[in-house]
Formats: sequence, C-alpha cells, structure tokens
Amino acid sequence: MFAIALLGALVLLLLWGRINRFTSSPYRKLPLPPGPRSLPFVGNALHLPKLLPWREYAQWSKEYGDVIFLRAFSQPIVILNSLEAVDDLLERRSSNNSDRLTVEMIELSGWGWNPGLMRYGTRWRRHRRSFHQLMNQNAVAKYEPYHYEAARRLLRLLYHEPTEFARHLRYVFGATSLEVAYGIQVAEKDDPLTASAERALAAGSEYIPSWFPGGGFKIKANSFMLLERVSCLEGEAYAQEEEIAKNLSAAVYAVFVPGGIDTTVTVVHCFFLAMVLYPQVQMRAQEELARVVGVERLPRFEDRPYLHYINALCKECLRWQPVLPLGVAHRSISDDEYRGFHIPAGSVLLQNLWAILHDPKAYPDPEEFRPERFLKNGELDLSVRDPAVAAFGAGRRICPGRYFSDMSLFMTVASILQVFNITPPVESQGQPVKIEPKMTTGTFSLALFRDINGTFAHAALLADILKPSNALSNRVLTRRSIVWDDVAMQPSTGEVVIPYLTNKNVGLASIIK
Ligand code: HEM
Repeated sequence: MFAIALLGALVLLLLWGRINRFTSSPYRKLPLPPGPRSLPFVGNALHLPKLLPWREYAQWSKEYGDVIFLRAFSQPIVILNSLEAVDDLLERRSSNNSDRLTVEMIELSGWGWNPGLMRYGTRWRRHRRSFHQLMNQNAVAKYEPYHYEAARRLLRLLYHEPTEFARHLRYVFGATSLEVAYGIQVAEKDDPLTASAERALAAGSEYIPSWFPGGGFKIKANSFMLLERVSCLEGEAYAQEEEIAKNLSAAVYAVFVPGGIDTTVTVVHCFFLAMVLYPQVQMRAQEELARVVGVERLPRFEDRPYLHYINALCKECLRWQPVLPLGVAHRSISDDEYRGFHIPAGSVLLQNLWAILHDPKAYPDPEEFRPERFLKNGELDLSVRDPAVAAFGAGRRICPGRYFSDMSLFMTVASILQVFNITPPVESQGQPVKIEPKMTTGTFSLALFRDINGTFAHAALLADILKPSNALSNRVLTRRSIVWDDVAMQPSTGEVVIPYLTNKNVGLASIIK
C-alpha cells in the first residue's frame, strides 16, 4: 500500500515537473542541451566522474558537443567545454550568469564575507569595486617592491630548507598578502601574524582581531587606512562604506588566501614539475636570463619586455596544468535559451578550463610543456591564444587578482631560474629518478611529484632537485657560479645575502636582511 502511494506521488511529481516545464517560461519548451542519460530522481549524480572530472567532461564533449547538460538530483549543471560557449554565456550574458551557488554552509561557517563566494548583487558589487581599485592593471604597478621581496625571501628559504618547499611558498605569498593588504612588515620566518591568519581562516573566523591575538589593533588601524584610501578613490561617502569597513580586513585577506595564495602556490608547484620534466626548457630560459639580465643581479620588472622565453614559460605554466581546472562555478539567475537549448534558471555553469587550455586546435600537442608555442621569431606570437583568457575565469566574476598574480609568477619564476637549477633527483646508483606528472582532483588541482613506482615524494624530492646553478653550458656555468657566489652565506648569521641588492639604487635595501 505504502509502495503504491509512493509510486503515485513520484508519478505526480514527474508530471508536475513536465507541466511546469511547458508552462512557466517560453524557453522551457526547448530541449535541454545534450548530455548523458539521466536517471529518475538522482539524475546524473551517479555519473559524475570522481577522478580528474575535467578530462572526462572533455571526452564527453566529443559525443555531446561543447555544452553538456547534467542534473545532480534537482540541480541542473551545464558544462562549458569551449571558449566560445564561455564567452557567449559568461561574458556576453554576464548579467544573468554571474551568481554563485547558495550553500548554507558558506554563511554558517562564516565565509559569507568572501567576495569570491558571495551571491551576485549589491554587496558583492561593492566589494568587487574595492578590490578593483587595489588590483586593477595600473594599480598593481605599485606592488613591484613586494614582488621583489617575496622572490628574494623565497630564494633564501628554499636554499636553507628545500624540503619545506610547499610551506615556504605558502609562507612567502601569505606574508606578501599581509604586506600588500595592510602594509605590515612580516618577519622572514615563522611570523605569528601569518600563522594566526592561516589558522583563523581555516576555522572560518569572521573578524580580524580574533584572528591576530595581540596584533588586532595594528591590523584594524591598517585596514581603516586601506578603507580610507578606497573611499577616496571611489569618491563615495565614508558612511556608505560601513559594511566594507566591518568586513574589509577579513575580506582582503580572505581574497588573498584561497584566491591568491593557493592559486599562485599551485602554479609554482606546476613550474617545478615542468622544470624537472623538461630540462631543455629550463636551459633555454636560463640562457635568456644570462643574456638579458646578466649575472650581476637578479631579474627586475624592467627586464620583462626582453625576456620573451620567460614570459612564454609563465603562460605555459598557466596553461599546462590549470590550477582551477573547472574554474569557480557560476550560477544562472533566469531561464535562458542558448543555441536552441533551454538553460534552466539556477543552473550551475562550470567552465572546463582544462579542456579549453588543452584544445589541440589552439595548442597542438597540448599535454606537452612547450613555451615555444607562444613564440615566433624569438618574440611573443600574439596570434596564439593567451591562456590568461581562460585560466582566470570569465565575465563579471573574472579573477580580480590576475594582474597581481601575473607579476608574482613572473618574478618568482625568473628569480628561481636565475639562482637555482631544478634537476631530477638522483638514485643511490647515480641514475636520475623518473618523475611522472600527477595532478590531484579537487577545486584546486595540484602538481605532485611521483616516481614511477607511484611513491609520493613531493617535498623530499625538492631537497635533491633544487641546486645552485652549476650544470649549464660552460659559458653559463662560469657566469652562473659567480651569481651563486654573490648569493653567499653570511658566516655570522648563517643567512643568505645577495650583496648587490643591498644597493640603494634598487630601492630594496630595507628588505634584504
Ligand atoms: C595564477 C593565479 C590565479 C589564478 C589561476 C586564478 C584563477 C581564478 C579563477 C578561475 C577564478 C574564478 C573566476 C570565475 O568565476 O569565472 C578566480 C576568482 C577569484 N580570484 Fe583568482 N586566480 C589567481 C590569483 C588570484 C590572486 C593573486 C587574487 C587576489 C589578489 C585572486 C583573487 C580572486 C578573487 C577575489 C576571485 C573571486 C572573484 C569574484 O567572485 O568576483 N586570484 N580566480
């Protein structure tokens, strides 16, 4: 009896769904985009791939086309596997497709102030505008000194403790974030501020003072200075910024941590992996550095227009193993029609950035790490699609930190290659360990170093693979040794110093300890 009643209820529910589909919106008469057959009630929930789903979706697109429809229980999901579909839906129709998922846990866990997770609307817009003031293409130029400092700090830390590579990366980019956001000088190592910020973020804390025991007043003062700057820039009444005043401290750092630190750290992991696997790429990059920058100093932003190969290498790092392979989910607000298909209101729109950045028409042999693809006659070939058009998402939610991270990646890559050789580790018999690229599944996809036996050897390998440059061609070898001599160990303190950078002309005297 109960089974019959249940069946009746299910049939009514299905009928209601069908009737509703054909009555409430003109678009609902249209078919849904193609996709795998969905099961009653669970939809495609059982089909959703668990491992590296972006690869699976790219495979599916061969059968269903670049716009695929799925349903996980009642949640419609649209996978966009081409740049064209992303441009059409997220860029051109961004007013309808810039919402984010409402996940109660986001609010409950205190992450509701994170602009990256905020619903589309006035609150998000005001935060976004503020960050734009700080992070737009012109504004980021003033952060050059922070990038110099971050790179030099990273070199010193890597030299001392290469096995702590992952921790150093997070520390350095975290410290830079605090310095940029609040103007706070962070200690070279183990600064309590970065530690408590990380801890508090992990716990989802809401207000700055509780994040920074003992340091709250400092942060508050700095965040209000920041606020004042923002308000002046916007020319709006201070009172109107009340909400931002309350949340800005938290939000700035929150944007940097999941938005900026994790992404940048992940790209640098990918860079290390590529350098181990493609030694000829590393050699070309180092030869260019020797030619353009010389050996008397570390790279600077003024060198960038002449470092074509390094620029191409940075682009390839963004493309080869995208850190957010499915981007960050957008959500549609109203029913819509696209290419004759119905896109239901409330659909989750996923950009398959991995598929776009591995499109063989745009990037032949996409699995290969090949910076040369971006070059023609030794200079950047502007006819090749820049991975930045996809890697940072699209539309109104496009990554606001993209210019900042571009500078950060360039300076990190160029500085590391100027000072270190990155080589495969050597086994006890002197043979290089064979390394396989391995990416993790998750919102962030992290490059891991695994040997062919599958042993996870990420941090331990770093001790072996990072060496002061000494294995290049003879010419570079001699000159590089000079560079390394300059990055000498300070006998009294055990610190690595780069003497020529203490020169006041470089403007970095205060940061070289
Ligand atoms: C290589 C480094 C980075 C990559 C690959 C990256 C990528 C992305 C992507 C794919 C999105 C989602 C865009 C969309 O919804 O369509 C995003 C959003 C975001 N990113 Fe980044 N990002 C990077 C660095 C940064 C940095 C350095 C910052 C901060 C300074 C930052 C702050 C943000 C914020 C706040 C959002 C959310 C924007 C919004 O919802 O309005 N990102 N990023």
